[in-house]
Amino acid sequence: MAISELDLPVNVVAHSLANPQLLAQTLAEDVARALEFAVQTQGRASLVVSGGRSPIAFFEALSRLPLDWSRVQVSLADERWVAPDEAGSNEGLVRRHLLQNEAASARLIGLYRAAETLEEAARLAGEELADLKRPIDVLVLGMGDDGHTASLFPGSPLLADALREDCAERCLPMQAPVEPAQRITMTYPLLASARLRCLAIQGPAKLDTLRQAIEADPLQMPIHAFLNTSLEIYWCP
Ligand SMILES: O=C1O[C@H](COP(=O)(O)O)[C@@H](O)[C@H](O)[C@H]1O
Repeated sequence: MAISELDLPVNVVAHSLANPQLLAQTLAEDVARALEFAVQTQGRASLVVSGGRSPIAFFEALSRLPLDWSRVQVSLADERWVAPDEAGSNEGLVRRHLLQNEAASARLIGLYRAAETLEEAARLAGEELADLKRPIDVLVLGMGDDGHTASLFPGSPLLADALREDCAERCLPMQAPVEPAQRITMTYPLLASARLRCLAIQGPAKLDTLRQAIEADPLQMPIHAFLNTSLEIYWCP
């Protein structure tokens, strides 16, 4: 199956790339162009990225593109509640692969906070995000094989709150079905407020997940919520 065979909503634009390298480079160039526009017109820019296994090639391609990175804030759509130097940290991934080369001077606003409880850590992360330039200029989402995006996981106790259009919190605590299970996610209204919303996915399994998500309930497949917004999907086999 190819992405062109999916019956995507009209507000969704699909970019089909031949391989992972082309996906990473094309997405990086499109993201850098949008950040450059924000820096030129507003003096600064904000970029929110996802973690997981998929975005490394994209981070490395983006880190090599020329831009006034000192005017760019980088934050995370979600975080695993582990310290940045521990395995599985999305902040650690961004530090190692994106905040390098040309992008070394970008400012990272991470979501990890040491606290007594996950709930308190999420509250503190939300406070820190008061500094994030909003609306977010560019959001790059990933998607799990179960249809989760950011750390909006099906079955997580606060998922319905996090997906509410009028959710007042910037971040909420979430529970993932896999380790590290304790997560902090940006909530739907903050994520969806981004001027440019991108979703990067690779391979037939994720394409099939996307196909199922088109008709799904967002509580079962949270990525569905973003298919109702204007969204640029970057896919390769
Ligand atoms: O747990 C997470 O999963 C999704 C998808 O990750 P991937 O490993 O399949 O690329 C990711 O977008 C999210 O940021 C991450 O915390």
